[in-house]
Amino acid sequence: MKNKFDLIVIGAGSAGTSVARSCAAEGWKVGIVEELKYGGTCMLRGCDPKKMFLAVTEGIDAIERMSDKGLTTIEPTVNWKKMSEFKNSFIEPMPERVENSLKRLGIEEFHGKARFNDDGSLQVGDDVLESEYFHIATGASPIQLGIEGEEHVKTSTDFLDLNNTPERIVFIGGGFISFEFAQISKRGGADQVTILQRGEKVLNQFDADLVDMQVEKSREMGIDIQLNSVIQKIEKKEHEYTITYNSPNGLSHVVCDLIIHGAGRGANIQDLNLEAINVATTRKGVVVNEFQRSISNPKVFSAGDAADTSKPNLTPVAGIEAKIVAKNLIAKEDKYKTTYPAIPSVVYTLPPIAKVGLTEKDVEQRKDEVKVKFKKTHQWYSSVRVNEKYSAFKTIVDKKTNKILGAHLLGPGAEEQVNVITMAINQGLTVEELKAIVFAYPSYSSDIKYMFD
Ligand SMILES: Cc1cc2nc3c(=O)[nH]c(=O)nc-3n(C[C@H](O)[C@H](O)[C@H](O)COP(=O)(O)OP(=O)(O)OC[C@H]3O[C@@H](n4cnc5c(N)ncnc54)[C@H](O)[C@@H]3O)c2cc1C
Ligand SMILES: NC(=O)c1ccc[n+]([C@@H]2O[C@H](COP(=O)([O-])OP(=O)(O)OC[C@H]3O[C@@H](n4cnc5c(N)ncnc54)[C@H](O)[C@@H]3O)[C@@H](O)[C@H]2O)c1
Repeated sequence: MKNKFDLIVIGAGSAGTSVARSCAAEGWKVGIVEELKYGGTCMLRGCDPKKMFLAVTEGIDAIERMSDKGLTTIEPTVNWKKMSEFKNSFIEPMPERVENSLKRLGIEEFHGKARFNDDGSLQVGDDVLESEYFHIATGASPIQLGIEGEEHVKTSTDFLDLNNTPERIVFIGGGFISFEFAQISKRGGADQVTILQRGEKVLNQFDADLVDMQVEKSREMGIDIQLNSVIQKIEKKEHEYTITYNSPNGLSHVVCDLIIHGAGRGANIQDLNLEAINVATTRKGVVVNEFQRSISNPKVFSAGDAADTSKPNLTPVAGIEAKIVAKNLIAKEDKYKTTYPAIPSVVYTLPPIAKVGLTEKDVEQRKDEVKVKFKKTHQWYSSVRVNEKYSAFKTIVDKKTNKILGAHLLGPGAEEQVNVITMAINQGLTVEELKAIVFAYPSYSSDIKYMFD
């Protein structure tokens, strides 16, 4: 069957659905294609389900911190199956809700894997779709590792689908996924949790001093973090796996029941046959200009994890880019440029580690022009109150303007404090102006003023 549209969106996640909605609201004939359930990674396989797991394990963390401070409990444990049911109670109704909200706007939905035909039409199962414009919002998936036995490696989605506590689990890579999920595993009752990181540093985008503290905390919890570990091969014997890796101690092995990929994600564009519509790509995705339009085919736009932009693959970034796609499509010209405000980022460990703006490394070349303040805050009231040993901040301020250039936070409340500081940065507030804001006391936000001189 042949169908003709004004716009076809490929991918029903954060970067796709909002563009479909905006154009449909303008009276466009819009189609959207999704090969999995409608809703995308963040809602169904990423941010949201992960934080439901986190909510349960926060209980374990709180009990551990407060057990000799008056909180008496019987040995707390996580019932993984129930935790999984709790998570499913949130995500299961979502695809239908997303589909209904799209249908209400008259958007036609297609279920299946999209691939361009050589004549420029889009094939989805038996449907052939033609369109004036295409928006590629296909997201990202785990990169190939090029390791012997990599077929045994499972994904973050598999982890979120587990119904039972993993007993011996190894995470490949020392980034967001590995740290968040390793802590969930450990607090969830796993006996042996290992992170194998290829380089000498983990959580590379975050402040090194705070990361060192997070590593110490994770090791104290019993997570084995192996640095400079280059995996040679993965072998399966009956129900267990042996990973052989080169480490500073020589050839080493770890035996486990489950291996999870946390070694980075790359754009989902390989199977789209983008050559057929002359769309230039790199390893990082569709090459777009500052209007989110393909540099080689003006009828194609892209945003989110599928687009090769300079920004990290995060949900707020997908949202910013998608908004620009919709505005330029509706304007029918390149009218709106993508500009990124300061974007906060959080690793949802306990305690969380957060960042916004420049790092100390970014300002290395202009040390005389900036004020860097680093302080451990375990003795501050907010950390004492919840008995958190691991808490600290580093702030970077421009000496001349007294405006905030960057903030790095570890500790209880970091994920919310970073939002307040992001607001200050994006509003161009000086330190004095930020300090003049009144916050409820005692609260994590009320600590912010003491992070700046
Ligand atoms: C485990 C995990 C945790 C995360 N946690 C956070 C977090 O806490 N905070 C944060 O900001 N970010 C987080 N992220 C990143 C965030 O989820 C992504 O940046 C965001 O979802 C990207 O949105 P998107 O619309 O570009 O892609 P997606 O949401 O991935 O949507 C793309 C959709 O396209 C579909 N698709 C792909 N190819 C085709 C095809 N050929 N045909 C049809 N459909 C196709 C896919 O099935 C998918 O549903 C996390 C990611 C993961 C994996
Ligand atoms: N809280 C959040 O915002 C959040 C959470 C999860 C995922 N995400 C998004 O998803 C992306 C993917 O997450 P991720 O954790 O997979 O990647 P990541 O980019 O955060 O970290 C990957 C790490 O794996 C290491 N690595 C790569 N290949 C390796 C190998 N063969 N052996 C050992 N180590 C190896 C890298 O050096 C790097 O440190 C993130 O970059 C982020 O954009 C965000």
